Amino acid sequence: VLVGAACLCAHAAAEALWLRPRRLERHFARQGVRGPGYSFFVGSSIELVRLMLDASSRPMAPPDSHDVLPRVLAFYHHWRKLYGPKHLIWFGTKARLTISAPELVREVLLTRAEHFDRYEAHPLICQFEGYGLGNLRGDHWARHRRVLSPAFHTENLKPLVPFIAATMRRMLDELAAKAVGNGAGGEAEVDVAEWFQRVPQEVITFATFGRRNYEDGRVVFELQDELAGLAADAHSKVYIPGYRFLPLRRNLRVWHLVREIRKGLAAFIANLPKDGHGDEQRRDGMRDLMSFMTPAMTTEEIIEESKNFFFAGKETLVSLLTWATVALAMHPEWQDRARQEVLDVVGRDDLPTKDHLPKLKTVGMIVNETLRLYPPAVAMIRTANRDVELGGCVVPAGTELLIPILAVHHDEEHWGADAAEFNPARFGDDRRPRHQMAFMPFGGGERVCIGQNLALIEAKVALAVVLQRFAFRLSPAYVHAPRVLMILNPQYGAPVIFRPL
Ligand code: HEM
Repeated sequence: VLVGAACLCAHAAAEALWLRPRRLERHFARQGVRGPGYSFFVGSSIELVRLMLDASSRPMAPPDSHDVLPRVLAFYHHWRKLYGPKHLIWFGTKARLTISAPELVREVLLTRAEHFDRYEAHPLICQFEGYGLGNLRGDHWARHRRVLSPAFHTENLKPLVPFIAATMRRMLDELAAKAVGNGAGGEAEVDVAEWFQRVPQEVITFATFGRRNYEDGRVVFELQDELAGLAADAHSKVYIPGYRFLPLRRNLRVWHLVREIRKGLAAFIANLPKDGHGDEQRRDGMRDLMSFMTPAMTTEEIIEESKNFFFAGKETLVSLLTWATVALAMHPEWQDRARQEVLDVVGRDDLPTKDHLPKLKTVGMIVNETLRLYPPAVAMIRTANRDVELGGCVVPAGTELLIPILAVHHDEEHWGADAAEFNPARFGDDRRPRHQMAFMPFGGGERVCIGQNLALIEAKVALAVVLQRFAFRLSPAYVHAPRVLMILNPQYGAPVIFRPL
């Protein structure tokens, strides 16, 4: 019996670690799809990590270039040159097919989306992100999406505009005081990648829990902030199965944070007023997320959704605001043009209102161009849930598909010879990308980002208020080095010098 069991185990291991990957490799090769070869157990991960580390060891050259693909997705850039845009990569024993042709992306996300599931993230990442919308599937996902969608309609979000503007004004008052305190010349330097954290943190807390509960919510989210750092750290290291269960100092801290966040949110939800919750928002014409979730979800589900919003809506927005500020500091002509528009539409002293937003066209174009060149989410992953034909190639069930958003956004075929230039004019009124799916910073199809309206409102208001009150340029200490650590961020921070106007 023992010999029999040992033989079965050995066969299963050989099948998983060698025979199946080799079969798949041959299957794709017969269809003309190649890539870095499969190596026992590690796939192409070691070469991938080497390419990424090598790229991130050098800053951008030239230093103000927006041609960031070779640095940010170094492995994709390298293997695309060798094997073409559709190639096969091995993440351990998992086969990942890269697809970047917009018509194929369209099939995967929109027209044949039922054949492709959203990728299942690593358990530590799920624990941190929360088992909310982003990590749910099937009927469970559909029910939550139905409950939450109305909360993210532009009409429900517009009352947030004065809150965002007032948050920005407070931050800018502090910045102005710092500039004055610095004496002659009156300038202040801040790392905007840190400084902007406060905007989405305050906005999401407010949008989720409402005005009265803001302080309690913030305490919980500060704990999650620390967990984010630990999760990003784990994400950047080689995954060792079972490691997260070992009682090591780092893991103990993670467990403590997870427990505290859960406890805090549970107590907080239990203490919400049973009636009248969200009244203050309703007076402004807005309902907070809690008032949508409470009647339709269990406490456990609400906790997971709250964690998910905080993750999905914070780092992405900080990334967008950071890169937009860096781009405007690099291109003072666009900074001046956008400022002039803000002064014409909003004036010098007033704060932007919901009625101003559609008129801030240049600011909107700058936001889009930033999302094109520096998409906070640089890639999406799907898994084929059955054998499926895609672009003349049979993709076996279980194969993962990597959609490199950043590469599509930088492709000269869709954006012309100046694809690597910062040119917001390409998003002018009468201009569109050559293909609908050539611009997809928020994904597409039924799993398109639920928070995109909120993100665009936040970004426009925040940038408008900064432009209205400050001129800014890059600090001499700034090193242009975009890299991805879950989200696209500046490797050495983004120090910017602000001068009050
Ligand atoms: C610039 C800001 C943002 C960017 C670039 C962004 C990007 C994305 C992308 C690309 C996806 C699709 C992922 C996939 O299909 O695999 C997504 C999904 C999602 N986003 Fe965002 N996002 C942003 C802001 C926000 C905000 C502010 C929130 C909420 C507060 C949010 C909540 C979500 C959620 C819950 C999902 C999952 C939706 C689902 O699967 O039904 N995002 N986001």
